[in-house]
Amino acid sequence: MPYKQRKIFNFQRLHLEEPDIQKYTLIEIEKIMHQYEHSLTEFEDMPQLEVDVLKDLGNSLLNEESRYNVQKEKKDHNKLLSSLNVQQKQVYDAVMESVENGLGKLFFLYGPGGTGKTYLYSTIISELRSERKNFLPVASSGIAALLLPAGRTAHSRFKIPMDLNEDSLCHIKPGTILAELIEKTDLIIWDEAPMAHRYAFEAVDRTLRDLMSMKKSKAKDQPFGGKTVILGGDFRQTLPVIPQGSRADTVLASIKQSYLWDSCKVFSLKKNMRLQESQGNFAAWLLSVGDGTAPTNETKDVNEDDGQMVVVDPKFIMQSTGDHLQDIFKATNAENKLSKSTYASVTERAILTPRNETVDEINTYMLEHLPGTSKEYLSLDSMGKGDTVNTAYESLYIVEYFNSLEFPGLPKHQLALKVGAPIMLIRNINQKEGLCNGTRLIVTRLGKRLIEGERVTGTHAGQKVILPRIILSPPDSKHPFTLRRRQFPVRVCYAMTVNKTQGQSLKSVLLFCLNQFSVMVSCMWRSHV
Ligand SMILES: Nc1ncnc2c1ncn2[C@@H]1O[C@H](COP(=O)(O)OP(=O)(O)OP(=O)(O)O)[C@@H](O)[C@H]1O
Repeated sequence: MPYKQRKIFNFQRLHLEEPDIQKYTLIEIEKIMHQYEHSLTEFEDMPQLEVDVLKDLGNSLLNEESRYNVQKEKKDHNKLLSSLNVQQKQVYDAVMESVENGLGKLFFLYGPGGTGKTYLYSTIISELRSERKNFLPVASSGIAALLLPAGRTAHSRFKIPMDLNEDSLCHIKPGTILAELIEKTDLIIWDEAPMAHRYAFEAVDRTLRDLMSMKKSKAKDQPFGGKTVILGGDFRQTLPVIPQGSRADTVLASIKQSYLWDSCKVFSLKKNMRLQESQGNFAAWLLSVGDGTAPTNETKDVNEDDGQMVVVDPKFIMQSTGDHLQDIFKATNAENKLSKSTYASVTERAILTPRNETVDEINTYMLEHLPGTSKEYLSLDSMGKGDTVNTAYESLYIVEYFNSLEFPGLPKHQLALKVGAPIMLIRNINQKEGLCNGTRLIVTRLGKRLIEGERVTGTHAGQKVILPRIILSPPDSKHPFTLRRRQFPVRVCYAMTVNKTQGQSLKSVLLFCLNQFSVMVSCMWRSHV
């Protein structure tokens, strides 16, 4: 620390006393914590910085949100605005009217993939930036947040609790930097809204009403405390995941079932701006599947709850020979493409399947056929220290039992990797650096304690990152203890579940449905899945 300060002050004979060193060190820790939207003040046992110093540092968080070139933003905005289609312009006008007059309206922007939602958000954001207005762009998933300028996940931005119920509040204390940032915000954009549980929106709504009503009492009766909010997405895409939930549970968890929905002004974008004319028929058919209007087979055996069998154009179907792994291998031309996972082969293609077990089966097969030696990493599993059951139960469970446990979103005990294999992060590690749940990489080096990968998705594509093992626990466990697994937060991603691809742009998709249809559907279409 003394060395760093001497360099900063350019004064070699600078002498720092013990309390100064401690203060500078705390400032550095606070700066690092700001990057992850945390603060030393959250840890009562830690020495604290003086209030004035904290305030100055806090302002840097606000400044960070407004560090852009106003002239450039204005120029970009004018260009984008002039190219908006009629439907996009309608939404733009309504949102800007609400922002400029402080009307605090709540909008829902309903549009299938490719209809220009992100384009519209960018137009609005460039206008707000050029006017030095504040906005908070968030998305329900990390990967969708990466597509928004300065986007964050809604959970991290609003500190939404993981364990939500109908009375939940976000962990935002009045007077903190985050509370101040929210107070100054003119617009909140929440993309991929249909993916989030309605309790998440309601928790943010209640928290914002509380925060804003401290200065303006009428905010208590306004949705989101009187902030203009755009929720966007497509209800045909992934809905909130309710573990072991029924179809009714999923529907009940949707934002449409929230008291907030009554205050929503819904806009629809219909024109697909991504597709070329030739792909229009396929897009129209896909939308009709989502709408439930696609032609179906009348099958007597089908259970009412399972819906109907949609007729798929034979040109998209490949009949399975029975050996589905080999069929997939051949269909993806893996023999030629596996030898070296290139940007294109990883970023533009994916094998999608509904179940995690099938994903593992396909990934293992593909990895076995990738030239090179496989390296196996075993996790270190233990029981959480804070468990009330602790020592008495510890002797009941053998470590092999912990190793055998598998949870969604948790890496496996046995993780086999090869250089050249595509992997996907399964935890949000550093949103600002584009390292979030769903970021894809190609393994470039396999060390003893670290692995190195090259990012292939997002704005940081091409950059290498070194990943350590981290301790992970399943968010919700049915066991009387919390499993702590120390493992690399990654999984191989030749194949992935349909849910995992939400928000990813893919050019070529092979959809594998085992048992349900015994066929594979392959399609070539650039879209968000
Ligand atoms: N008005 C427009 N003029 C020109 N290009 C546009 C316009 N609107 C959208 N686009 C282009 O169309 C493509 C799809 O737009 P965008 O990504 O905004 O759609 P989206 O609705 O966000 O899709 P998804 O839900 O799949 O993310 C992009 O390449 C975008 O640049």
